[in-house]
Amino acid sequence: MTKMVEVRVPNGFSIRRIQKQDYEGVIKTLSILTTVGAVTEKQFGSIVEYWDTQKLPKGDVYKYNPYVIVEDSTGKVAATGNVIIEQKLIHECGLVGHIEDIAVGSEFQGKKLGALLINKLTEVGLESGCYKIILDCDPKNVAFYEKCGFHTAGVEMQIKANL
Ligand SMILES: CC(=O)SCCNC(=O)CCNC(=O)[C@H](O)C(C)(C)COP(=O)(O)OP(=O)(O)OC[C@H]1O[C@@H](n2cnc3c(N)ncnc32)[C@H](O)[C@@H]1OP(=O)(O)O
Repeated sequence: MTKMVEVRVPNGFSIRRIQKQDYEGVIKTLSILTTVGAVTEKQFGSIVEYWDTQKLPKGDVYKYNPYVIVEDSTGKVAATGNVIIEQKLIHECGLVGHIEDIAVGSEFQGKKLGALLINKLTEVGLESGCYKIILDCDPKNVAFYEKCGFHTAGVEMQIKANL
């Protein structure tokens, strides 16, 4: 049974899919999470277009679900994240949602926007038909995700390319 935490959009903020116009705000916000590198506005626009055209074989389901929370008065991107829906063979061609690249701008942290974003991405995944939603995170963020209704299951393992 999924225990999602109800979080309302606070007054003065909106949540929606990423658009090409979000270039600067998304890049700035993501750089809180990790190195973004030299991504041009053109590259960003092409990737947003790609995300908006990828649908799963069954039904009208987006594979990529990139979202932003925007401060209405300034148009600033306050938070960003994505839920990517994987088409599997197991579980009768089931779907799994992967929450990725979550970042809340430093000036917007502590206002429940992170929880709102996770709640929205989880809802998008479940409404798309996913039988589970998963994510990897740093141990220091476990308590945050627990407050969003997630629980620890398994261990992340990786091999990194020598780039
Ligand atoms: C799958 C991934 O992408 S993992 C990567 C996550 N991103 C990052 O680490 C980037 C830098 N950090 C951030 O962007 C933000 O600090 C986030 C996403 C971790 C949290 O976002 P915020 O908007 O600041 O958190 P929010 O205000 O929604 O907090 C909700 C609750 O979690 C708690 N919380 C938030 N962060 C943490 C934390 N690191 N540890 C413990 N509790 C936390 C809050 O105190 C709050 O608790 P309450 O409901 O009892 O008051």
